[in-house]
Amino acid sequence: MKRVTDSSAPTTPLRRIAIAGASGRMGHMLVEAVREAPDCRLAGALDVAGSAAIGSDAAAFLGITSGVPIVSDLRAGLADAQVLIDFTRPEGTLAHMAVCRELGVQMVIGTTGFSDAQKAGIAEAAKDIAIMLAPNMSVGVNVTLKLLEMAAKALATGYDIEIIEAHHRHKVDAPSGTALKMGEVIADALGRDLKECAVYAREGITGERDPSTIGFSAIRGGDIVGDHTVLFAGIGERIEISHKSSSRATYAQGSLRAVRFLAGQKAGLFDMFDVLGLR
Ligand SMILES: NC(=O)C1=CN([C@@H]2O[C@H](COP(=O)(O)OP(=O)(O)OC[C@H]3O[C@@H](n4cnc5c(N)ncnc54)[C@H](OP(=O)(O)O)[C@@H]3O)[C@@H](O)[C@H]2O)C=CC1
Ligand SMILES: O=C(O)C1=N[C@H](C(=O)O)C[C@H](O)C1
Repeated sequence: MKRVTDSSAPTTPLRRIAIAGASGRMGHMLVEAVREAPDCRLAGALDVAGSAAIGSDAAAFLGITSGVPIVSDLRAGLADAQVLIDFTRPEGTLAHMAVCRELGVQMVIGTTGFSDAQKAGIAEAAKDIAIMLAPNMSVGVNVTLKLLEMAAKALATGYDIEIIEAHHRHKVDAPSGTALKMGEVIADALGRDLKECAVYAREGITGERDPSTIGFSAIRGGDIVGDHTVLFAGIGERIEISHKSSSRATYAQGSLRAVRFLAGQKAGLFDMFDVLGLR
């Protein structure tokens, strides 16, 4: 299979990276991407206690030996790492973050589904360590967010806004973190509060559509990597802005760009707009 690599990757300095959720879908993509990047070294691999992967080599799924075992002891897994890339679950990420904060290990967080209180906890930890948090690491999605900002301002009246996302059958959170971020970007551009205008479900006699709302629809099925469409529906026309991921490699490459960006940071909370210079 052809690999997606970032040709802008510098050859120095070497970044020592630990991966949380190392046996998960994103964990596998990240182990492979780190091993293929000349400026990165796999320095640790974590998974949840009780996982069948504990004790096995992090690259065993590739049919090779990396010399890095998957462990559940956070201190052991982080001992040699400068940065942890974490695509797990909110409760796991927060437990990892407490130890990263203690050890001065930076974090790239791709996990989605955080509550507002959990996000506030991440912002607090970022006073001590550098953290990059984004619900989607792909360049294309982040450019799409910029396009949405512009479209929302230009289509502020007369267009009903609906966000439709589709993901694989294993996804546990809905709407996706990306769909929620799209909603936030659009609501901000329109001077609305997403908490007040989001509609997450419709059933029965719903009444006519309130034009101030932003609707969300989530589809789950098969192996869909991640599709997002924002529909601006007016009278006599519809505009659709879509992004479709066909491989998780794009998220892994975005994560490595974030790792390189963090190399120059002492502390602070960043997102992919900072990494990609889109702010
Ligand atoms: N920001 C982005 O660009 C992207 C974000 N994501 C997000 O990343 C997350 C992971 O996605 P994906 O890789 O598909 O999921 P998987 O379920 O395939 O992988 C999750 C991994 O985390 C482990 N894990 C589960 N619970 C915990 C816990 N409490 N503590 C520590 N580790 C835990 C799992 O172990 P076990 O299998 O043993 O339970 C598994 O190894 C999701 O939140 C998803 O939305 C996904 C793709 C892109
Ligand atoms: O769980 C996934 O797979 C994905 N999750 C992220 C999200 O919730 O937005 C990013 C991407 O869509 C894939």
